[in-house]
Amino acid sequence: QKDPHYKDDRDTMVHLFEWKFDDIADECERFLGPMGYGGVQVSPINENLIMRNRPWYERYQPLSFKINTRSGNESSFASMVKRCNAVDVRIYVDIVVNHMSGDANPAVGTGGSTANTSSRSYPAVPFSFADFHQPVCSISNYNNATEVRNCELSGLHDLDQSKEYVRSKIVEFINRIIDLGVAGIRVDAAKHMWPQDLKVIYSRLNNLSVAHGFPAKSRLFIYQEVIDLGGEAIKKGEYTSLGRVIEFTFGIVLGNFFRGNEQLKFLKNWGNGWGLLPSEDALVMIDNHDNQRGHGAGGATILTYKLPKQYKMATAFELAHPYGTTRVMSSFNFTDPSIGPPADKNGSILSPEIDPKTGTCKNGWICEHRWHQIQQMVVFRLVAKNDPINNWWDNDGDQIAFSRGSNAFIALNNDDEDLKQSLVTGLPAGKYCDVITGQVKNNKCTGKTVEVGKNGVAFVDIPASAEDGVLAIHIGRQS
Ligand SMILES: O=C(/C=C/c1ccc(O)c(O)c1)N[C@@H](Cc1ccc(O)cc1)C(=O)NCCCOc1c(-c2ccc(O)c(O)c2)oc2cc(O)cc(O)c2c1=O
Ligand SMILES: [Ca+2]
Repeated sequence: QKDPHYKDDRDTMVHLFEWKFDDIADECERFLGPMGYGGVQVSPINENLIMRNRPWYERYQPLSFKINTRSGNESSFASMVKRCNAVDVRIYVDIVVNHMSGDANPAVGTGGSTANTSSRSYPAVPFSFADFHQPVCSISNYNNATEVRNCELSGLHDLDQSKEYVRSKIVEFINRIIDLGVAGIRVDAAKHMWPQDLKVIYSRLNNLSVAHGFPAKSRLFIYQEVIDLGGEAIKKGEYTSLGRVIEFTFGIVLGNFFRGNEQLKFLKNWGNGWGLLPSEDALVMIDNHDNQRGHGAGGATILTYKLPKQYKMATAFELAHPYGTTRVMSSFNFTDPSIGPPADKNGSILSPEIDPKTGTCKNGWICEHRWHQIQQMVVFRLVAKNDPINNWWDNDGDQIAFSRGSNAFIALNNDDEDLKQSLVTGLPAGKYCDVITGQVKNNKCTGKTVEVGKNGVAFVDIPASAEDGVLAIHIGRQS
């Protein structure tokens, strides 16, 4: 179902890509909890094939359903879920059940399991030849829906989810993590599985765990990876009755806008329409672990941490706009698109080190979720709640502004002209601190102060040369 189960005044999940469970638990307690994040998406937790040079995509080549990867084992996973739930931060698990690994000899897993991949034998599950689609074929024509579901994606051995035994192993795995307190799942490569098989699998899942604080009869939050940019047989709409779908068009189009290829004024009617799914069916992002590397869906226009000003502006717009449920990416630094996470010479993933001055990460981790401008917009979103957009203004070009109900107001300047305007903010009269250039500290603004008059009007000043082309004010968290 489509509700992330965030605690009352929280919103937005962060994808702590490749983080270890112990480090995620620490981050929940020291940052995500206090700052209002709703949850964390973790990388695949089930045992994966060890590949030479440890590319990031080895975690998308399962060898078993044992919870044992470079992020940790079942006990550290269980401990992380407990610690994060205890500070009201939910956990969402990236599950890979369309396929097992590709051919590898030898095939050894992160938990020490082995497999005979060419004979489709995965004894640690166990899976054998009969559990995979026959006859073996490769996906080459994305216009053939049957081929996309029943053949091998990039040589990865394709499980047959129409088989009762395969369904039972998948259901068993997901029910185990539900009972450990997980709030939801990302269904990897959902496009490559039949909706009717997924429907049966989802229907057999337990309710969320009351022991971990979920209301009785709560159902798992499900969001499915269906890469549909048009032009293929399979449509994202085939999966929206089962749960949310990750809306790839969102990040592609906004990337194009904030690279300056389209005028921001056209975003006045952003949302339903634009080839986007209905808002309540969509999970949105600016970039993800795959397309930030340039060759994934929408490659060229996708914005990443490598273009900080544009990335922060696009993320500010994502978080300020009511469309969809939002996810923020948290990356590690890379040049080679296949390289894996920062690790020591034994291949153990490094724990992120937090810079005490800036609060962001060093030693190879980017931690976009800790960047001041992004973190403050996460708070903006939860203050805005479900209030509608009003007081839209634009300069008929690349300067826009709008409010969310009477709680929050944002202005963006992607123009090469300064934005200097008296604008209707919709906020009650008073002094507000711009949360982009600074924040409220001991009742003072460390950045810009914005004076809102009796009529809700304020003078907004965003120079074209500003480090951040955004000004954002709101009435603050009310809890
Ligand atoms: O680039 C990659 C990995 C990409 C990838 C990994 C996880 C994802 O969730 C994802 O969306 C993409 N993998 C590299 C290297 C590679 C890996 C495994 C392999 O057997 C062969 C090559 C690559 O060049 N892959 C081929 C192009 C990307 O094609 C992949 C897609 C994919 C891409 C676009 C689509 O429209 C689509 O429907 C599926 O999904 C995966 C899902 C997986 O669970 C594991 C995969 O290997 C892949 C995957 O290779
Ligand atoms: Ca398949």
